[in-house]
Amino acid sequence: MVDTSVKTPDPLPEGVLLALRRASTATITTQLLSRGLRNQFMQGLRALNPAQVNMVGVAFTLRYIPAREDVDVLSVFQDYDHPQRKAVESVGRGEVLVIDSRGQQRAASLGHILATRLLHRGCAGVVTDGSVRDSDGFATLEMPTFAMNPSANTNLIQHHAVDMQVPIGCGEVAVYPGDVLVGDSDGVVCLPRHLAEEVAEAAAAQEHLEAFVLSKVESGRPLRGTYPPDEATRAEYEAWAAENPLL
Ligand SMILES: O=C([O-])CC(=O)C(=O)O
Ligand SMILES: [Mg+2]
Repeated sequence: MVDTSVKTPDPLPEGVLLALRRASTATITTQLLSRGLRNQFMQGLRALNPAQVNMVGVAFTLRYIPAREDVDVLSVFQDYDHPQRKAVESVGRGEVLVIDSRGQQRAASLGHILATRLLHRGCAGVVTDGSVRDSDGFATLEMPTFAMNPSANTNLIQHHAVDMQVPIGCGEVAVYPGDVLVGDSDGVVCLPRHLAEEVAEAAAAQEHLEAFVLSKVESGRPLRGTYPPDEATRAEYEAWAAENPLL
């Protein structure tokens, strides 16, 4: 059985990080499907800064439940240990803050000031299946952020930050602290931590092969025999790969 208990994860080895930075979410979802996992791509999220879409990092989770008017009042923000603020000041270098907003978009999961603090903490990105406010700030923020639609409302209007570093759902995907989040212009995929190394390696190999296949399709070859490659095309690829090794 897969161990999903929550422990402080080790940092990702540099080689795994490098391979995942080069891998597309499309390739990773295919590699996950070949291992039986078909629900790892988060639904309905988009990158808020088109110049900052490539993201790789380790999940730091924050869980929201529905707000209640007598509990979630503005004065709670006077407490620097409010769970939303505490989470922001706990995220470590190379981690991605993943927020379970239950797919609800009527209030922002966070705003530009908190995101700027995360950037300064070395956070690798922010992912929420909800909204953000201060959209202009996110459009130029130098940290990948993935969310649904904007909402000017502060989180208290719909969300109550309740816990961090617990398993959550985000975009209909289970996220365990320590899982690996990869983002690009298609969106965000959650890679179970125990598969990160082997998927990174397999994704790099798939992309190397696909670069060759694409060059053949660009030169006018039909799909039959080329995509997927038959034995002859594979042999051609092997010869090409000997000259153009995967680095
Ligand atoms: O979402 C919030 O209430 C916080 C906020 O506006 C910000 O971080 O700029
Ligand atoms: Mg703000």
